[in-house]
Order: sequence, then C-alpha cells, then structure tokens
Amino acid sequence: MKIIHCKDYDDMSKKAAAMFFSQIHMKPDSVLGLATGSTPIGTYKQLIKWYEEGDLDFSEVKSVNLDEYVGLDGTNDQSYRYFMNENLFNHVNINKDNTNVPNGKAEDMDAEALRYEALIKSLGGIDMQLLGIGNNGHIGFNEPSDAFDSITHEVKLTESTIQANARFFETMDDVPKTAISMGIGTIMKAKKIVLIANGPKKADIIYETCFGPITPNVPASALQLHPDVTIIVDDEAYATILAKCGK
Ligand SMILES: N[C@@H]1[C@@H](O)[C@H](O)[C@@H](COP(=O)(O)O)O[C@@H]1O
Repeated sequence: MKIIHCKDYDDMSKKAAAMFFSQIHMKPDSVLGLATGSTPIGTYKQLIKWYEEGDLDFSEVKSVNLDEYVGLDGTNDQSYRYFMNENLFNHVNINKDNTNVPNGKAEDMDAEALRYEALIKSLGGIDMQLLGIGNNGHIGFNEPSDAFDSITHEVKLTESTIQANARFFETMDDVPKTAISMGIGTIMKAKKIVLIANGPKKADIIYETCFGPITPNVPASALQLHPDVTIIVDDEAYATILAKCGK
C-alpha cells in the first residue's frame, strides 16, 4: 500500500484526480470504477476542470459504479446514478451508454447482481477503482461482517451507515435500508485501487485499514492484500497514523 499524505481536501482531490488523469491518458478506453459519497466530489470537480480546459477526453472511457440503493431509480436525486450524472457525467464528454451503475429498481436483485458481475467481466475488468470509506470501514456498501463478500450482492445496511447517510435525506425513514454493491472480491480484482479519505472522523478507520488485522470486521482491511493500492488522505484523516507512529 502506498499512502499519500496531503495537506487538505483540495490537495487530496487533486492528487486523486491526477491518478485518473494519467490513467485516461495512458489508456483512453479505460474502465474506471467510480464511487459516490461526499469525499469524491472534489476529485470529480478537478477532472471536469481538466476536461473543460481541453486536457482530458472521456469519449472512450467506460465506467462502473460500486453500488446503488435498492428502491431508487436514476430520477431520484438521492440515487447514486443521479449523483454520478450531476457530479461528473453531465459535465464531460463520456458516452452515457458506457456508464454503468447497478439497477436499484431491478425486480430480481440476485439476477441484477449476476448481470453486473458479468458486465464488469465483459468489459475486461476495472483498470482503476476509486474508493471512499465509511466510518465503519465499509467500501462500496460492504459492511463489517463475519466473512468478506465476494461478488456483487444485495446488502442490508447497518444502523451506523443508515445514520451516517441520513444527512443526505429529508428524514431518517427515507434512507433505504438495503443496497446492491460490488463485493470485496469484485473490488479486489481491479488492477489499481485509489482510496481517498478526509476529515478527523476517518482517522481511526484509515489506521485500521492500513495497519490493523485483515478482518471482515473492517472490510477495507482486505486492501492490504491487493498489489496496487494508493491511499490518499488529508492531514486530519492521517492523524491516527501520525500519532501511533509517534511523529
Ligand atoms: N456507499 C458509499 C461509499 O462508497 C462511501 O465511501 C461512503 C462514505 O461517504 P462519504 O464520502 O460521504 O464519507 O458512503 C457510502 O456509504
């Protein structure tokens, strides 16, 4: 694992965007694994800026998103499809037909999970996967559990995730209780992984992810076994690492 320590959120966002900038330049038809949440918004803003300045071309890029809430379709402003359109796809020259988010309105979630898994395979796998991290160590929507989830599957969200994500919804009751998410195995198959985190709330979990035991109780700890992971964190998210290393 490489850890890049940045001074603040903007610095983190620029460095993460720079990795995707290089990826797209090196392989214009890259398959990008994309993430939602508040953390990646700055990364997407920077990519949009480079596109607007004529330095980045998304015309051949394909994308697959990590997850989607069950029960929300792309017209719902809390769906992850809507988020991606608003925060990236509508502002760059990506062909929307080449962008993929699990279908939260599928009638049969098991069939949708298998379809999504097969789709990623048919695209040749993910070249570079962007990840945020939940306060409890979840990546995508892989919640702490007794075993690592391997492939795309329906997930029951934990109370702590429902509470953390409630800030985006009008009432607690509006927060979906289930989601469909790539599995840890799906994520681990990505050729390169870039995880971003900022703020003091993420400090302990970033330490656990990088230096704690590899355990499904901290799903992100599986990344210790991946050969090409870059963790980009701001000063506040790096705090526990600094403290425990005595610096
Ligand atoms: N499924 C998403 C995750 O992919 C994301 O990493 C997490 C953290 O969100 P934030 O970046 O807002 O802290 O939120 C959601 O649960």
